[in-house]
Amino acid sequence: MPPILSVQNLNKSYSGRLVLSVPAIDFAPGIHWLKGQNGSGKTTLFKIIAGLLPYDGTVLLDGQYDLRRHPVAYRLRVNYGEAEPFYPEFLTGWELINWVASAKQAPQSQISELIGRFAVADFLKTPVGTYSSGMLKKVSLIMAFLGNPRLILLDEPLITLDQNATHTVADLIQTGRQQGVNFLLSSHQDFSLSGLPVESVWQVARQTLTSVSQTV
Ligand SMILES: Nc1ncnc2c1ncn2[C@@H]1O[C@H](COP(=O)(O)OP(=O)(O)OP(=O)(O)O)[C@@H](O)[C@H]1O
Repeated sequence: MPPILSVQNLNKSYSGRLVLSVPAIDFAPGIHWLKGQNGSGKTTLFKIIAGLLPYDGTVLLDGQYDLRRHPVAYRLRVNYGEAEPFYPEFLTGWELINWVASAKQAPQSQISELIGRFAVADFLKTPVGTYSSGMLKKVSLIMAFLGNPRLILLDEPLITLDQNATHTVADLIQTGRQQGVNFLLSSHQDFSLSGLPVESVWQVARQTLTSVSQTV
């Protein structure tokens, strides 16, 4: 099966210090779990794949959308949920969600469904500066599922979430996978215990990414 994402000759430095070097990696369709110690480079890798950080190398989606050469088509198909989301405090959750929905060409019905699934309607009209970390995380996860993505990157998707929201995330990942969406997940928690059909596990360490196992 052709890879959903190919990363080649990827190098990333901050202020001249190399933090990531990935010669060539193909992610098969499916759910992939990235592990790694604090500071190993998981978030940096996610931000590069999400199109949020400059990098050297090639990032190719579905064998045809090159992040550098097709920036709009690529970004329409790749969504990202940050580990610790941070937004301008004066915006409301409602404004944020609608802005991302418009960029991702998401229908109103999808917005309503996700707002219902995460039970956030009561606070969406207030500025995000008043939100708790779990409330912020729910809004960020709603935005990560909007549109019709081929690949969703979720950095620590379960931190700060209550039990209902944790189940909602697992369910959305499972349903998304059944509909052909692919996932890269980073978590310090053990995803193999979550019941999600994890295709492969990867380790981010010593400035690179290596496969730990195929099909856990
Ligand atoms: N904006 C930045 N400027 C300079 N160095 C950075 C920057 N962002 C990250 N780094 C460094 O890059 C390395 C990788 O950081 P990154 O945030 O990608 O790690 P991580 O695996 O996501 O860590 P954690 O599990 O703690 O979230 C660390 O050494 C970090 O100090």
